[in-house]
Amino acid sequence: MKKIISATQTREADAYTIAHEPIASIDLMERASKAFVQRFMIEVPHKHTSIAVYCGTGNNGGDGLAVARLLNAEKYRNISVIILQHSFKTTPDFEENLRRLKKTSIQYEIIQDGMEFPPNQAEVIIDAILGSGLNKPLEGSIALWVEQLNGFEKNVIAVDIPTGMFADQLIDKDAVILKSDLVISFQRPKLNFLLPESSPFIKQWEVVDIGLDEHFIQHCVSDKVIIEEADIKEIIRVRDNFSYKGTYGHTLIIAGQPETMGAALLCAEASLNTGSGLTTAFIPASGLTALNSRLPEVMAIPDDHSKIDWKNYDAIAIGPGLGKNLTAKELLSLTLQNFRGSIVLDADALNMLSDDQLLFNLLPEQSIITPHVKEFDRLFGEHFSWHSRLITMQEQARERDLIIVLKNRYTIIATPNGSLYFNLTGTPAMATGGSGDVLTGVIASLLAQGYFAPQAAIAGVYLHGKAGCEIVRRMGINVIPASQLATEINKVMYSIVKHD
Ligand SMILES: NC(=O)C1=CN([C@@H]2O[C@H](COP(=O)(O)OP(=O)(O)OC[C@H]3O[C@@H](n4cnc5c(N)ncnc54)[C@H](O)[C@@H]3O)[C@@H](O)[C@H]2O)[C@@H](O)CC1
Ligand SMILES: [K+]
Repeated sequence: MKKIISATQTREADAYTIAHEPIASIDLMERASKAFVQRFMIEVPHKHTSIAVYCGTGNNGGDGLAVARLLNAEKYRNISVIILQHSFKTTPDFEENLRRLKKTSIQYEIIQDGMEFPPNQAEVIIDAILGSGLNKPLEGSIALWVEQLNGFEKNVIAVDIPTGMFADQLIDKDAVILKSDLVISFQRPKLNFLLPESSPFIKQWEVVDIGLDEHFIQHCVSDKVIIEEADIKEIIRVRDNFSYKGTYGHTLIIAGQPETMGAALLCAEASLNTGSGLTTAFIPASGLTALNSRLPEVMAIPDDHSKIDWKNYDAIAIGPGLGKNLTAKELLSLTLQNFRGSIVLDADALNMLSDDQLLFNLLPEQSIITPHVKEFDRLFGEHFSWHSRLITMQEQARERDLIIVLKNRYTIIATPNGSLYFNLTGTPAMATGGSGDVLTGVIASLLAQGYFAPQAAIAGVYLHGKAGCEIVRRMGINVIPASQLATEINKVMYSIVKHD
């Protein structure tokens, strides 16, 4: 897991690295600028491209000056530098990089408050005006300049963070932020990159390593981490040589109505493909033919819930396509009262919980709920920002002893110990009906196999997203029909577990 750290902690990590590596501050800036340039050259390979580097007068601006010089050394021949002097404060590393720039052939101009902001013909703009030092929303001349730059509609590549965007504080609704096509960020993604509020301002972001002290960063106090593939390798076990179906548990899927049988099929198919020893689907009788023909491996209990022997199952997934009628409500209520194993609740099961607090209070400890944002707000009340959702997730996961999986481009998992896990796998191609039903089946199957609930949620979300990425990479498709996911997750699991 990689810790997500705040802007303040990043400054501390900078200072620690400078003191303990040790490395001079100016050399660390040079290293950061080199890392930026390496990635930039992949993005903008043509050396005759016209590039305008807009610099502030702090260390982000210092990076910009160093980047201009380094690109010049790489034979980019069409570089101009514009220094936006919104304040007369400069940092020593900015000053040193200005001295170094003056020794090159690069032209630069200084724009001060009240001066006209000249249009720019450059094809690419490098945004090095403000970085993680932002301490208040943009206003006055700097806000005007940024608005004018946004009006140019150029290809913008930001150094570390777009000018005007806080790294980890709430992005105000009318914040002025320089829109970027790519952000090349240092060492760690900023928290806001992972929340939808940053989306109007960032098309793509990438992180480059600038050699900050990783040991220091990993020891920072932070309740937010990024899931890595290595973590999943640690979680997922190889299937044992002498195992049989009984080794891997029995999942019961309670899902589907006659008109939403697809949800039940997708969920059951995911359970089957991610290793549950047995999978049974409780479905309407009208869905039997579909189930038997599409998933012959899956058993069924049609219609009659008195035939469910609750002690037969290790995990239950309930909700996909279930509806909210009286029968559905009775099924949910029976499950919560009778079942003693692990439960994943999704879709209509969540909507029923939102309508009935008493039912919600029946959720057993370590249950997993997998809401998307609307379901989340129905469950826990309307929220006006993702930062406030993060706080609610932490509180509710703690108080109710639940695992909350808030689905989004970067799905967030809250566990009862107060941690928030951010998952970076996945693709917008998965934002389509049925994708969530698959995730529910994956998590239930992992629970049935005996994985602890937080591990099942973390691994399930990662594998599900990774499968989507693999499909897009291999097939180059824009949208992934959810029915393609289950077998891909199966392959991803195989590639991730250690095979001797
Ligand atoms: N040694 C280091 O600390 C390193 C820093 N690096 C760069 O340094 C950046 C951070 O630099 P700084 O801390 O100097 O800060 P910035 O360059 O982001 O900002 C400069 C100054 O602008 C002022 N400011 C903040 N908000 C403002 C606003 N709304 N309107 C007008 N002025 C405002 C503040 O006084 C701030 O210190 C990082 O984003 C990164 O690009 C990298 O070079 C890596 C090493
Ligand atoms: K910037």
